[in-house]
Amino acid sequence: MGTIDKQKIRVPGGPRDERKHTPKVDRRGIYQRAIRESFVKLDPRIVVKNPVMFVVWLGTIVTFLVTIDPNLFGTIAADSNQQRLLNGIITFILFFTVLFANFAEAVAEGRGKAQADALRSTRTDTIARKLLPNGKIEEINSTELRRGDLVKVVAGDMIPADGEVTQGIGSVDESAITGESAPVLKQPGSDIASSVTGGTRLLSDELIVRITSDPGQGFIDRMIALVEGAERTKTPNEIALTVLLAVLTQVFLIVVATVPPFAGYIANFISVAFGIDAGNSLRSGASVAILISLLVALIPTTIGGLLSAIGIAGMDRVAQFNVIATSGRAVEACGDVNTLVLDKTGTITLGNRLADEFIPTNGHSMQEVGSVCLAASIFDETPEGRSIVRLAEKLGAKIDFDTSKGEGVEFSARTRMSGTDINGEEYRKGAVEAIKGFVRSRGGQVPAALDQAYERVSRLGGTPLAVCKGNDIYGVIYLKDIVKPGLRERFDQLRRMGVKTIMLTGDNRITASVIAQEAGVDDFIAEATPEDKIDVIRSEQSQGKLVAMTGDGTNDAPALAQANVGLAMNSGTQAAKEAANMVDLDSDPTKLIDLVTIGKQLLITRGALTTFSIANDIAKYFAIIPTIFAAAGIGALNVMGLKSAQSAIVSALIYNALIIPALIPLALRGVQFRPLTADQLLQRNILIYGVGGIIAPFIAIKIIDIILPLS
Ligand SMILES: Nc1ncnc2c1ncn2[C@@H]1O[C@H](COP(=O)(O)OP(=O)(O)OP(=O)(O)O)[C@@H](O)[C@H]1O
Ligand SMILES: [K+]
Ligand SMILES: [Mg+2]
Repeated sequence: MGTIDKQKIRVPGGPRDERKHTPKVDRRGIYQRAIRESFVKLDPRIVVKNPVMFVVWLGTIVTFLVTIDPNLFGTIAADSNQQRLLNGIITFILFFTVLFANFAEAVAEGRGKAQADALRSTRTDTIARKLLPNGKIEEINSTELRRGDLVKVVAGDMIPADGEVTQGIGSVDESAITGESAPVLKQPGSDIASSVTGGTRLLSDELIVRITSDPGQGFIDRMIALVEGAERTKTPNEIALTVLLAVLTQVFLIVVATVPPFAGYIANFISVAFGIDAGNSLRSGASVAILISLLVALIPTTIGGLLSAIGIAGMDRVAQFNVIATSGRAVEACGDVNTLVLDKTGTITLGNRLADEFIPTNGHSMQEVGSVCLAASIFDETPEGRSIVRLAEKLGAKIDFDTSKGEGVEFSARTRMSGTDINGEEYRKGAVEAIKGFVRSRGGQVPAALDQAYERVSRLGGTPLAVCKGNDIYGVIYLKDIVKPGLRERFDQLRRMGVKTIMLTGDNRITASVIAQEAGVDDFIAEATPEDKIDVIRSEQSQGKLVAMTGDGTNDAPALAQANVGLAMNSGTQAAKEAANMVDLDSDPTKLIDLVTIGKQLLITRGALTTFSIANDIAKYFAIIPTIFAAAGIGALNVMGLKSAQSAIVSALIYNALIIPALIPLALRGVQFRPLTADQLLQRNILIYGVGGIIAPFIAIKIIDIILPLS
């Protein structure tokens, strides 16, 4: 199981424990780098990926041209120096709009880049001691290692590449990847403790490691690519939103293109009806630079500028929780999850199930039961098995045979039993149903007292194990397990968000229902076989649900791959880690609950800022358009009392540019999150960000208009 202390549980709603990040990142460095990156990202080949910003960028070029030659697109009536100045101001603001959007993305990428650099520094080439078939050692560069090679690693060495320990036992400092300073014991055999990662350091003893990855494809290489965002492609949701924003941009392009003829029509109407010549001011109001400004003010630049930053920040927040997501899509999928499948032992309970009591049945004495328990567990290396041995020895149990002649029967989740074969005797312990079956198959009887003991243990939420010698049941072992504190509140939160939780366990129905009740999960499946895991996921998915699950074993790999969100434990097997789309470096299965929250927050932040952005654009439309017509003499239309059409437009543009950096912190941090259902959240968001988005521009534009020295 996990090498990390399972007792380390965060309290929901309480302050988050400060997670140690692998590499320490320096804030000032991130900003300096982001400023540089903002200019690099002005490259049209990069800007073109963001249609909204590309329009602004093209607009900047055109306004720059009319700054040089205001009469480029035909003579305009106004004083050309004054026009040049105005065009110059507009060019300047538009340029900064693009720059601010680039900055938002660059800041979001910053921490990942800094982390990647720090990780790269751990990946320096080392000398590997390759074991040759003749038993000799050849010293080669770690980059020359290939999958399948055997290497010897001695204390103080860097592990040269990812692999499995085949011989030896030693402690490894994995802080380079997990940030956890406590060394981890590595030894061959067990799935979990045998995998080592290139770039970590062996602290003691010697290991023989079979290399499992080719150069450049190790865990750290993959981590670098991920945190750096090199593999970041737009998620399907982001693509859909980008298309929507592009369509909106086109709509506004048409709206703006129709302004000059429309304005001309009004001008004619006014001069005919009132005898006022409004033509000049309207035509200057509709100069190319003004039209571009109007367009930029109206298209959804706010969300266009912040969209990718929001996505990157989501991945980054996951990384801050010490979870590596293979894609932005995986993080988003967390936000859409409807069903959470959790296993009981170690996820919902603390998982260090310890033997607490032996309950004799069938008229056997405590002494006898203790001896049979001991005999049945002598080869059992599981924590449960070892705790049974400890309790039996404490009770003075002894075994009267030579253990070297015995043979262990290993526990498997399928048989749900384990034991020892010796001197023609079969000692077994396991799930009560499994032992009943075993005893019957050997022609034995099941005593009625067994069910009483079994029910008593189960009602306490413990795991009962029946023990037998051949066809004679001796009694029940009470394995005590404790529900992790604070889980009930977290499941309540999930329920309020519309997420259903299902507990899966190999344990019996009574124990399962007691723990399910205590932890507050919505549903449970008892006596589950490994196949049941994947079946539960499939059946939920067939109802159109998105499912998340955690796992660490090789037999979890298919289910991890089948789930929409599969979170593998770093302490788990390579197969599990490869099948999953997320890996938790702390190996804490309850983190899945945090991931769902982070995913939801990402989706909500994007929704909220999209609402805000579009509401802003609509408000700007109603703030600016009337002033343009008011310039034509219809003063009543200038309800906001702005100084002039030009001042109105420049004010709107300034607001439009500044709102991007102003919202960067919100985009990165995420909007305030409450556990509510999708519908409630939508209503709340429309209220706050929609109404707020309508009001904010009116106030801000009015203030800027007052400050601006434009007439
Ligand atoms: N070392 C062991 N020897 C014999 N029987 C065991 C041992 N460990 C567990 N069992 C029995 O096998 C059952 C199934 O174990 P399994 O690991 O599949 O599920 P679990 O640990 O109870 O639940 P979960 O799936 O939540 O981890 C257990 O409920 C217990 O009755
Ligand atoms: K805009
Ligand atoms: Mg288990």
